[in-house]
Amino acid sequence: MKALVIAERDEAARELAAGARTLADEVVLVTLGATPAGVADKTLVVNVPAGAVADDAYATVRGIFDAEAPAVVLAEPTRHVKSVLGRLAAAAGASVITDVVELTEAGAKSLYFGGVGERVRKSAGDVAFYTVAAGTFDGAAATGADAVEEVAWVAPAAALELVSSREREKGGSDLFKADAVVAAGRGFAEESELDLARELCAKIDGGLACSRPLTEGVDWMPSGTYVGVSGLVLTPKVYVACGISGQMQHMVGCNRSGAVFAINKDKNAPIFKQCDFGLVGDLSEVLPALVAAL
Ligand SMILES: Cc1cc2nc3c(=O)[nH]c(=O)nc-3n(C[C@H](O)[C@H](O)[C@H](O)COP(=O)(O)OP(=O)(O)OC[C@H]3O[C@@H](n4cnc5c(N)ncnc54)[C@H](O)[C@@H]3O)c2cc1C
Repeated sequence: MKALVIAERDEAARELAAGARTLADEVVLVTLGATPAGVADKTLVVNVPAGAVADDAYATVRGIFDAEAPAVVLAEPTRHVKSVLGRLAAAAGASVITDVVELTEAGAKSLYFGGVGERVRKSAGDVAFYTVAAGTFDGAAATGADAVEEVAWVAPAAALELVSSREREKGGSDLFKADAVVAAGRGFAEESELDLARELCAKIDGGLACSRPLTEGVDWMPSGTYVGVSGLVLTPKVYVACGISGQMQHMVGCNRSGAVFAINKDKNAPIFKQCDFGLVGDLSEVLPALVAAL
C-alpha cells in the first residue's frame, strides 16, 4: 500500500511521514516548500512561485496524486494544505476525515463538537484522506531516501491573484518547535500584564501562546497564537496555562503536552482537574515569584 503525505512545515512532514510508514509500505512526501530528506521513499517539493498563492498548488499536487495513486493521504492541517486536500478528495469522490488524533484498525479517531466529543470513523472512498493533529505519531521513526526532487509548478486555469502580503506579528518563538509554551488567558486583567508571562517565557526559553479571548476578544495577541480546537494544537514538553479556566475548547489544543502546569486564583477552576501540576494563586504574585525563583 502507498501513502501520500502532504505537509508545509519540516516537523509536520517528518512526523506524518513517520506515521505513514506505520500504515503503508511506500511513503511519498509532497511538501509546499519544506525539504526534509531521509523521511520518505520519495520527497517531492512544490515551490510556490513568487506572486502565486499556495492554495493553487492543487493543480501541481493533483498531478502527483494521479501519478502516485495512493491508498491513503495524510495531511498537515494548515490552511493551505487543507484547501489543497479538500479539492483532491472531491476530485477522488471521497471526503476528508479531519482533526484525526489516532489511526487504528477500527478507524480514525477524531474530535468533534468543539473537542467535547470524539468519534471513530472509517473512510468510505477508495482513497482515505485525513488531516492529522500534531503529536499523533509521536515516537514513530521516519525513514527513507535522501533524494529530494523539485516538481515543476502547474499553473491552474483560473489562478488566485495575490493582491498584497505582509508579515504577521509572531508570538515570539515558533510555538510548534518550542519545548515550553506559556499560555495566557483571561486571568490577565490588562494587556501590559502580559509582560509577566513574557518574562516567564524568557526564563524558560518558551513561546507565548494564549486562549482565544485574548485574540478575538481584546486583540492583545496575534490570532495565530491561540491554542485550542479552532486554533493551534501544541504538544510541547511543558505547557504553563496562566489564568486559563480549562474549557474543553482550549484544552484540546494542549492536553497532549508532556506536562501541563496551571496557575489560577480560583481553586475550583476546571483546569485543576486536567493539569499535572496546579498552583492556586494570583498571577500578579505567582509569576514574579516564579521568575525570581527560576
Ligand atoms: C465553537 C467554539 C470554539 C472555541 N475554540 C476555542 C479555542 O480554540 N481556544 C480557546 O482558547 N477557546 C476557544 N473557545 C472559547 C472557550 O470556550 C473559552 O471561552 C475560552 O477558552 C476561555 O478562555 P480563558 O480560559 O482565557 O477565559 P476564562 O474562561 O474567562 O477564564 C479565566 C480564568 O482566569 C482566572 N483568573 C482571573 N483572574 C486571575 C488572576 N488574577 N490570577 C490567576 N487567575 C485568574 C479565573 O479564575 C478563570 O478561571 C471556543 C468556543 C466555542 C464556542
